[in-house]
Amino acid sequence: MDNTPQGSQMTRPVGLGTGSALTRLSAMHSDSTPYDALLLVSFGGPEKPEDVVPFLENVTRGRGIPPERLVEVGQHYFGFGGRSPINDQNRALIEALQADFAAAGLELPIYWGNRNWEPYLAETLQQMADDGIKRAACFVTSAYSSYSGCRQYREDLARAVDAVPGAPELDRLRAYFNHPGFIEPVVDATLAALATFDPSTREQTRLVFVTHSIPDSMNAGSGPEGGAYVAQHTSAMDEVVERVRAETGHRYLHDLVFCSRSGPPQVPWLEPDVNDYLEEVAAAGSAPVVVIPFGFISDHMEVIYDLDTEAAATAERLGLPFARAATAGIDPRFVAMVRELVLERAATVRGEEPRKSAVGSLPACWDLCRPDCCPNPRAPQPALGQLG
Ligand SMILES: CC1=C(CCC(=O)O)c2cc3nc(cc4[nH]c(cc5[nH]c(cc1n2)c(C)c5CCC(=O)O)c(CCC(=O)O)c4C)C(CCC(=O)O)=C3C
Ligand SMILES: [Fe+2]
Repeated sequence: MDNTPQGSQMTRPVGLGTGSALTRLSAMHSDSTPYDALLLVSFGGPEKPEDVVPFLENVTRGRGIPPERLVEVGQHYFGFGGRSPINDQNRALIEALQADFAAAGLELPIYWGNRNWEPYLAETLQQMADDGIKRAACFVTSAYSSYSGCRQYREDLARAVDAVPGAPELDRLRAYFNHPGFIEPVVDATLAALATFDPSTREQTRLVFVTHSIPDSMNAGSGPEGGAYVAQHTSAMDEVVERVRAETGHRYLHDLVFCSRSGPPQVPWLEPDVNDYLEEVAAAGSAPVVVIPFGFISDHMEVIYDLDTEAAATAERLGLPFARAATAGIDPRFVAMVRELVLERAATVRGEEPRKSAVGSLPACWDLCRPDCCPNPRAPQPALGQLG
C-alpha cells in the first residue's frame, strides 16, 4: 500500500523563492473549514494524592471491578506521588500541536476535555460554546477500536453535548493505529531500544508488543465485523516488524501481549499477560526483550507502572536483558498526524475525497461507526459519530 505521507511537506515548492506561491499553497493545505476548533479528548488522571480515590470511583462506576483490584491500582498511583503522567502529557501534546498548527498556517484553537478527571468534557464544551465555537474535530487519545477506546468516548461526548446548551457540533476523527505518523515513531523507538543491546546477541531479541488487555467479549464486539481490537494491533505490529526488518536486515521474533488486566478473574480477558509471557521466554531458553507499548500513545500509568516497574522487575528476576521502547508522545510525525487527520476530515465533510494515509494490511479506518460497532457491554446509550 502506498504510504507516502500526504500534506504540505510533499508539495511545498522548496527553493522557488516565490513567497506568494508558498503562502497560497500553505493556505490551501490548511483549510480546516468547517471546523473552528480541535478538541483533544482523553482519559484524565489524578494530579495529587487526594484525587486518586475519586478518580478511581469515576473510572469504575458501575463496572464491576473487584475492590481489591482498586486498592492495588490506587497503590500504583500513590507510588508515583498520587500523580498520573497523563494530564501533563496531554498538556505537552497541546503545546506541540499549537506550534505545529502555527507553522503550517492553520489557525485553529485547541481545547481539551477528559472522561474521568478535570477538565471534564462538559466544562470544556461550555467554554467552547461561550467562545462561539460551532463545530469541532475531536482527537481521541486512543488509537484502536474497542468499546473502551472508541464508543465509550463517543458516549461521553454525547452526554456532554446533551448537558451543554449551545454545545458545538462534534466530529470524532478516525482511529489512527495504522497512520504512518503513529507507526513511524514506534519503528524508530524499537530500533533505538534494540540498539541498547550487545550486537553479538541482538538478533535473538524478542519484540514484545504490549497493549491494554480488554475482556475477550469486548474484543469480539469491536469494529464492524468484530475482533477489530486484536486485528488492528496485529496489523500495526506486523508493519512495525517488517519496517524493522527493512532497517536491520533481520526479522525479529515477536508477539502481541497484554497488560493491565482488571475485572473479576472468572471473566476471560485477552492474554498472555506480559509477565507470564516473559516467564515463557525465560523457560524457552532466555532472550533479550524489547517491550513496545504500542497500545498507548504516551507514557501512561500502565506504561510507567505495569511495564517500567513490574515487567522490568520480572525480566530482571528472570535474567532477561530488558529495554522499553518509547511511546509516540510528542514525536513531530505524530503531532503532524493530528493536523493531517483534521484536514482530511474537514475535506471529507466539504465533499472532497482526500487521500487517507494508512500503512500495513488494513485500510484507513472509517470516519463514522456503525451503530452496532463496539457495543456497550452493559446497556446501549446514545453515542456521537455513528451512521444513520
Ligand atoms: C482499551 C483501554 C485503554 C486504551 C484506550 C484509551 O486510552 O482510552 C485504556 C486506557 C486507560 N486506562 C486508564 C486507567 C484505568 N483503566 C481502568 C479500567 C479499564 N481499562 C480498560 C480498557 C482500556 N483502558 C478496561 C476494559 C477497564 C475495566 C473497566 C472498564 O470496563 O472500564 C482502571 C480501573 C482500575 C483497573 O482495573 O485497572 C483505570 C485506573 C488510563 C489512565 C492511565 C494514567 O493514569 O496514566 C488510560 C489511558
Ligand atoms: Fe484502562
